[in-house]
Amino acid sequence: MDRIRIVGGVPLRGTIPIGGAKNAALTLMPAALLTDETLTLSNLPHLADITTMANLLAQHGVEMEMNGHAENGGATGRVLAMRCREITSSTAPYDLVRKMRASVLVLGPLLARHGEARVSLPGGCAIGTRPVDLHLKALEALGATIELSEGYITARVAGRLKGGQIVFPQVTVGGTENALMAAVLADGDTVIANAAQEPEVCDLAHCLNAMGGRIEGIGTSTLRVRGVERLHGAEYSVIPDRIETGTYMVAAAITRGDVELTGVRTDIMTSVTKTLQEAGVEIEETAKGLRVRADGADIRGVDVMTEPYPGFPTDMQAQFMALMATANGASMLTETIFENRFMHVPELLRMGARITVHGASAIVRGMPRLSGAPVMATDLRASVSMVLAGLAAEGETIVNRIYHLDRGYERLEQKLSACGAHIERLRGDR
Ligand SMILES: CC(=O)N[C@H]1[C@@H](OP(=O)(O)OP(=O)(O)OC[C@H]2O[C@@H](n3ccc(=O)[nH]c3=O)[C@H](O)[C@@H]2O)O[C@H](CO)[C@@H](O)[C@@H]1O
Ligand SMILES: C=C(OP(=O)(O)O)C(=O)O
Repeated sequence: MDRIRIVGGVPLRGTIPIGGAKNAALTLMPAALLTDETLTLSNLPHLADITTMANLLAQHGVEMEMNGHAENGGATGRVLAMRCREITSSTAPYDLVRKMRASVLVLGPLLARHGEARVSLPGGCAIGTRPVDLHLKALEALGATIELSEGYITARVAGRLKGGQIVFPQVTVGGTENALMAAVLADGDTVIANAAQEPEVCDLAHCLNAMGGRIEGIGTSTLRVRGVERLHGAEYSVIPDRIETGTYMVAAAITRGDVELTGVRTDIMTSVTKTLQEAGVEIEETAKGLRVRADGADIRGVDVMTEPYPGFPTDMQAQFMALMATANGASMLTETIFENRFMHVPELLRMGARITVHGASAIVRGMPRLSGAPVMATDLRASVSMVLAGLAAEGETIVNRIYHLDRGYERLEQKLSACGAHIERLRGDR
C-alpha cells in the first residue's frame, strides 16, 4: 500500500491551483440520471471518489465520456459528458455504496425518473453513525413508499412523486440534495425548510435550474421547488473546492509560509478566512485568488465550533487542529456535526501534540514544534491533518493508508512540493 513521506520544517512558498469541489461533483453527477439528454460537467477533479461515482452511474445506464485530463497544474479540471437514455438498473449495490457514502445520492434521482430505487444502506463510517433517515422521510413527504430489508432501501412511487412540505429537523447536506433531485421532477410544488445552505447544495440547485428545473431561494434555508415534467441537458462548471482551499491555507499557515491559491471562490471561504486571520495569519485577495502569509507570524490559539454553512466547516476541523497544535496558547475545538470526528487526535499526540478531548470538545495546547512520526488515519480530513502536521514537524513523518487522501486531494504531493515541501509518495513495495 502506498505511503507518503514528509520531512518537515520547510516554509511553503509558491502557488497552488485549486481544483473543482469533490462534494459538489458527487451531487452534480447523479443529476445526470434526471434527464435523457447530455449533462456535461467541467472543472471536475480527478479523484478516487469521482471514479467510484462514475462506476455507480455507469451501472444505472449512464454513458460517459471524459475529456481534458489535467496535466497543466490541475487548474482546469476535466470535462465529463454524461447521458442516461434510460435507467437500465435501479439498484445501487452494497459493493459500491460501502466504498463511498455519497452513493446514496442516486436515490432521489432514480426514484424521480424511474419510480423505483433500490440502494444499499450506507452504514456508519469512521466519523459517525451517519444515518439516512432524514433522506427517507423527505422522499416519503413526496409520496414515496420506503421499505428497508436485507440491508437495502427500496423506494417506490406509482407514477410521479407529488410536491410536498419537507421540514428537516436538522441540517443535512445529502438529505437536502436528495430532496431537491426528487422534488424537481415531482408533480406540484415543494418547500424544503431548514435546507442546507452549503455552496455544494447551491451548485446542485443552479445546475438543476440550468437543466430546466425551477428552484428558488437558493442559498437560503428555504428552498421552493416548482416541479417540472422533464429536464433537459446542460453544461455546468463545478465550483472550486472550498475544503481543498482551506487545507492549503492551513498548509501555508502551519509552515509559516507564503502561498498564493489560485482558482479560489473567496466568497465561500469567509468563516475559514476569518478564523485564520484571528489566529494571526495574513490573508489578502489577489487577482487570481488568495494570498496566505504566515512568515514571521505569531500564530495564536483560537476557539472554533463546527457548524453548518456559513459556519466553520466540520471538514476543516482536523486541519485546523493541526495548526492549533503549533500555536502560541490554547484553543478549544468543538465538533457539533459528527459524533466521532476526533480520530486524528491520537495520531497528533504521537507527533508530540498536547490535546485532551472532553466529549465534543478538544483542548489543544500549542507548542513550538511537533516531531515527525509514522501515523495513519481512518478518514480523509484526518489523513490530511497528518500531512499538515508532518509539513511543520521536525524530522520524518510517514503517513500510512493514504487511499483516504486520494479520495479528496488531487496531486497532493505535486502541489505541495511545487512550493518547496519535502514530500514524496512511497509506492507499496518500497
Ligand atoms: C459527500 C458530501 O458532500 N459529504 C459532506 C456532507 O456529508 P453528509 O451529507 O453525509 O452530511 P449531513 O449534512 O447529511 O450530516 C450532518 C449530520 O446529520 C446527521 N444525519 C444526516 C442525514 C440523516 O438522514 N440523518 C442524520 O442524522 C449526520 O449523521 C450528521 O451528524 O456534509 C457533511 C457536513 O457538512 C460533510 O462533512 C461531508 O463532507
Ligand atoms: C466526510 C467527507 O466525505 P464523505 O461524506 O464522502 O465521507 C469529506 O469530504 O470530508
